[in-house]
Amino acid sequence: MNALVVEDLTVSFRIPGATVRAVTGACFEARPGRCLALVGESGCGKSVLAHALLGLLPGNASVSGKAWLEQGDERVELLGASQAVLARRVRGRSIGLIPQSPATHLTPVRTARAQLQEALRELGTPAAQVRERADVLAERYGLRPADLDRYPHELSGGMAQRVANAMALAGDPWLLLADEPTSGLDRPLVDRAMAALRGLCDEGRAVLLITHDLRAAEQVADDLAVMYAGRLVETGPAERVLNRPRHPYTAGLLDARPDRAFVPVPGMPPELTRLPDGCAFAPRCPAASPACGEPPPVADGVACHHPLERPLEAGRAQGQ
Ligand SMILES: Nc1ncnc2c1ncn2[C@@H]1O[C@H](COP(=O)(O)OP(=O)(O)OP(=O)(O)O)[C@@H](O)[C@H]1O
Ligand code: NI
Repeated sequence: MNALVVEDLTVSFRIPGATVRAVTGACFEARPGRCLALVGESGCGKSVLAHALLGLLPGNASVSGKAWLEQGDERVELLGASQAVLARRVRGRSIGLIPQSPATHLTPVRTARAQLQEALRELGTPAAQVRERADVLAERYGLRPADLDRYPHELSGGMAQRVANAMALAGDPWLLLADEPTSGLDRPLVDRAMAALRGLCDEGRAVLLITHDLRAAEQVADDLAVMYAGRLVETGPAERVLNRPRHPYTAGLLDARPDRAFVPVPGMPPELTRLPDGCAFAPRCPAASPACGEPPPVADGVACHHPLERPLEAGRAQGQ
């Protein structure tokens, strides 16, 4: 069976006078038929993680770790792969990327059709079939073929999203990275986009959904990975993580939800240029102790010196 297995993915950027530690030691897996939601606040490293897998980081980035793409008998290590291999075998073919803010990602001076058809030609679609294939993809992803003849500024947010979906899926990738596919959409469109993503999973694709919208994640995710200051602080089955969070940051994120306590986590995330050696959440953590000055141990997907045991049951008992 196909799989993406990521081990200890670490990314930093050199900037004048400092190093931005955008991703630290990320470990996770993506498998066909499952949706993994990567959640975390703005700037915590979600998009950088996705771009690292596809070799899309700028020249000031250093990447370490391993990311094994396993498909049939083939095994490609993405972080060490050449741009030629990534372009020929990975991007668009094995892994599709729905980029953050698709409207700005599309070239403004060319129609959606011109851009989708170019993607199809790059994937090796015979010239005589390109136009028809673009129309089929448009209809499949909820657009009329005539919509493709619009320029990006003539597309609504929802339509630009569908064009981005069609482009990401043109090469029939088994793994889809969807980076904030719901930003700027109102609730009904979010619900539709999540239902569409779930459909792609149920067809047997693997989906990595990047979002800060916990409600959207809850709608589709089988598994959840919570990121804080570049580190995956908690990963596990979505149902368990959402109902019985074990990392104090996850518990704080859930309490911040409007449909729950609506109490934000006090304080601010740290600068990624000045991360402590120990737990980066400690200064904001109600459970912090002197032990948190050391790097957090990881057990059962939770990176914490003092994981919560059964916080929800305790909360419910108090409320009764
Ligand atoms: N080329 C770069 N050079 C230096 N720092 C960068 C570069 N690209 C990204 N960063 C930094 O890496 C960190 C992580 O950025 P990233 O875009 O992954 O955040 P994110 O979690 O996707 O946030 P958002 O939800 O706002 O999209 C940020 O602090 C960002 O400023
Ligand atoms: Ni992002």
